[in-house]
Amino acid sequence: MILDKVNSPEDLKRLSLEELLLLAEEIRSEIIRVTAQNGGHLASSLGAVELVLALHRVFDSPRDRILFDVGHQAYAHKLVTGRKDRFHTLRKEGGISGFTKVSESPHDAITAGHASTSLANALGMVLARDLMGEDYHVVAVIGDGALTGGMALAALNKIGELQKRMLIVLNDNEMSISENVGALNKYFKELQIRKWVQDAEKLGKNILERISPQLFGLVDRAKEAAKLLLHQENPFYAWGIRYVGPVDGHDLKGLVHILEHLKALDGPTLLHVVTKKGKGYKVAEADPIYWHGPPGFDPKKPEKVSKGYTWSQAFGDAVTELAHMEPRLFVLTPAMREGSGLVRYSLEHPERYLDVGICEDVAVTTAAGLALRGMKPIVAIYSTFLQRAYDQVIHDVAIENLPVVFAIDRAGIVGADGATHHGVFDIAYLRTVPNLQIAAPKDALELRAMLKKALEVGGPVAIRYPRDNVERAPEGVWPEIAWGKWEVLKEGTEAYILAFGKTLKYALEAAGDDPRVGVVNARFLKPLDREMLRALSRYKLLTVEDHQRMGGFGSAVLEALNEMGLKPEVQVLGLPDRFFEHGAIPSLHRQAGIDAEGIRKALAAMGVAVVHER
Ligand SMILES: CC(=O)c1sc(CCOP(=O)(O)OP(=O)(O)O)c(C)[n+]1Cc1cnc(C)nc1N
Ligand SMILES: [Mg+2]
Repeated sequence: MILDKVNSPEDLKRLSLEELLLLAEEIRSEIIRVTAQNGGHLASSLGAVELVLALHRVFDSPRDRILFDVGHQAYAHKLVTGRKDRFHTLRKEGGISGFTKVSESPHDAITAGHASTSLANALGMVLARDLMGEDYHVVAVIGDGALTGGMALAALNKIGELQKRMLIVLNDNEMSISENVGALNKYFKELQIRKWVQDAEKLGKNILERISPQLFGLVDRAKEAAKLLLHQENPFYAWGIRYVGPVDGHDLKGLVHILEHLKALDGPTLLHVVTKKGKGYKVAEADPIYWHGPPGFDPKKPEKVSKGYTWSQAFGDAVTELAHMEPRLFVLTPAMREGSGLVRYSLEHPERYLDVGICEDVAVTTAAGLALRGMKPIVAIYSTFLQRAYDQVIHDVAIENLPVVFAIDRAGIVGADGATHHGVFDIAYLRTVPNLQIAAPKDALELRAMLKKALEVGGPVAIRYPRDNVERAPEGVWPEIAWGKWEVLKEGTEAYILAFGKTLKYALEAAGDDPRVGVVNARFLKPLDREMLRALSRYKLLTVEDHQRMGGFGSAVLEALNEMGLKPEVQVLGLPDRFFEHGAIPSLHRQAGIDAEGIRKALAAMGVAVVHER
């Protein structure tokens, strides 16, 4: 195999073009083989194979810095930068990350996972390079989806002004996870089909260049005019960024040729490459949405596998039904239609659905605008991605106590996506926000009850639920819920476990049938059920949550006890003050000590050693 001879990008420079083309196919097979075993971002990485090889052929990583936005399309990059022997550990505990990661390789220019960070990162790098008098290239590869992020567009604005030498490669496959959205996306599509724009531009430039040099000023002005005429709406020119393209992102020879030329240019250049998401694997080309991030599959007979009924689907079913009952309900997603369980809702209520693109800040503040004008918006958003819209939650929603519901999916440890994606900070960053109420349902029925009530209580409400399967709740059933009240699931004589959200099942498992240990579904964090807390304060208390220990549910309980002047023995179980890498959720929970075993250990340390039949 040619891949056997490739241990660094240097080795790519010694290959013939034919060998490079063969290598591309070997890399595709390896990506398919390992993703079939481990799961992962198959379609994105298959679509970027030629682009990655061309970049590493032309540039000199790690001296030159090649950044991959989101970093999920970089499997070929990992394979040619010395990690092919570890590639089979992709996304596994202790294995290599599914995204680029600075601590994993000198070839990984940024640690990524969240979209739209590459351009600002690249800007920082070129500023440092020039200030230190160093000389290397900085190349940022950004997808059309990631380019819908405000960070990326704002960075372009600054890059165009500063005119620093850098290359931006727009990897345009017209897809985010779902179909991409936005005016830029529409424009790129037109650019690709409006061949005449390219021909006219070529013709226009030839004619202009033949005008005699004496008329140099005129030529220059004419060129500017031609540019405006031919590209008047090309935003990159408006941003002061040289635009080249669109070119075929799978034509390895052509890409190498163009990159060699662009390498010599000064100032910022954007190369627009058109790729096919899932390229080279029929099922992934045909359905890049499912094959964006499949769980494992049989590479010989690739079929979609059902992940079972999830919290996301329970949410999607609930809001779809609610929207039939509440005409003012409006659901927004920042580019996560499938992930947030909104496919059915988007089909049944297209007029009250909006995918804003990868811009969580826009999603939240658009919801604020909807609420200000009488609608009842629900922002469906992953915990980790809500981090992108923290100021918007405070400034645009909470201060005016607007009725916006945040349906926070993937709350807690999420598994193979790792540290950039675990949703373990939202309680801490939300509970200090005045007016904002926070709840966590124990099952799909309680989720339905909370969603319905949240639309009635007024003000902003955050409802968080985990990446997990859940038992389906019957359609049409909307149980009542005592808002702000906890629920005793098991009485105890010595200690009570106060569990918030997903950890409730661990608490019930840990308590078993030991009469000394009670279990409370502490489903409301704000408002906290102080009445029940006061009543339980005569027992030993153990709080447990799938969230950072610092600032989480346990902290809220301690603060409330302190304010009430109560001093029971309390243990707080949560994630320790460090990042958790990728791995299986149960294993990471065990490491964090928040699973049934960890709870039993904590109870034993409090003198309540639960007898547990193995
Ligand atoms: C991995 C992950 O979490 C991805 S990959 C992806 C689509 C990126 O589209 P792009 O066109 O940039 O790349 P492509 O897959 O090659 O088409 C999204 C929305 N997400 C979720 C997401 C949401 N919001 C933010 C801030 N970051 C991420 N990563
Ligand atoms: Mg894309």
